[in-house]
Amino acid sequence: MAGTGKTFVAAPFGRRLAEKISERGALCAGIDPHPGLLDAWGLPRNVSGLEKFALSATEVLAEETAVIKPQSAFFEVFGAPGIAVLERVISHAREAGALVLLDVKRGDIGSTMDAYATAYLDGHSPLAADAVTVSPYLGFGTLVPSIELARAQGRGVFVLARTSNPEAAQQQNALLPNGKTVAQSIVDEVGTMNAGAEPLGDVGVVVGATVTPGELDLSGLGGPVLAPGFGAQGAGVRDLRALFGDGLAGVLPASSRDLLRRGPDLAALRAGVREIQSSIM
Ligand SMILES: O=C(O)c1cc(=O)[nH]c(=O)n1[C@@H]1O[C@H](COP(=O)(O)O)[C@@H](O)[C@H]1O
Repeated sequence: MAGTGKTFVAAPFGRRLAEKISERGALCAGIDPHPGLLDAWGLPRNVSGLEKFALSATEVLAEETAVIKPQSAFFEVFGAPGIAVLERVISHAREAGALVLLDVKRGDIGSTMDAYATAYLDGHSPLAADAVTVSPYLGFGTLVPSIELARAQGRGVFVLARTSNPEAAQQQNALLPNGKTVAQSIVDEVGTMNAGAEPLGDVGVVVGATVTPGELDLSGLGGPVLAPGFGAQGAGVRDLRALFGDGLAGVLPASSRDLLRRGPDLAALRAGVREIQSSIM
């Protein structure tokens, strides 16, 4: 049961992530069992199709990449049996040596956030991942207890700052009274949480690969950046370099559909992930 018994304390998430990136490269492989991808893989749009798709993709991608990012919604669609598949994806990926970043984008009042943190970041939960995505729009302070729980267990969180979708700019680039954009203020709050952490802090931000270069100053972040939008949403390697610089240190370009469309042949999927991985080196 979640929240009981002894807690295993792993090395800090930021350190584990930095080591995994240097071993396997920076690509984050999204596991998004879209209905269209189930069709393309010749699988039924039901829980057995989900299971075959998600576990086969995990088998290959969790051996090749530093980070696997299952998108919870595509599993939730199938109710409890879908969540059971998600639990298996998480445990298989971790056994294969990948870190699991569960994409759930949670954000709520503090007391409810505690329950989300227990569900996704407490080692006793069957859904515990190495890190989760969280939303700061109920106030950055609501996330602090989850960050503390994550850290106490060697886990991390990625806070949405400037997302990849075209609708995001209106809210996220809005100016605050202090002259910063909302997105920049999130980056700066995260930077404060990471102060002094080496080589990488445990708190990351989400900044879409589709974002216009120069919008954000990431120099004080001290933590990782999840960069979705690479591939299917139109951003390429050049965009990544223009946005994050040549070294791309701590940046995890994330691809789901563009990667997964290379299946169902698992050898082709493996070749595809290696090709993308080498393109971002
Ligand atoms: O947090 C995320 O992962 C995320 C943030 C963001 O700004 N944009 C974004 O696309 N995502 C997720 O990243 C994945 C992108 O999928 P593809 O466009 O197929 O590569 C989806 O699971 C999205 O929910």
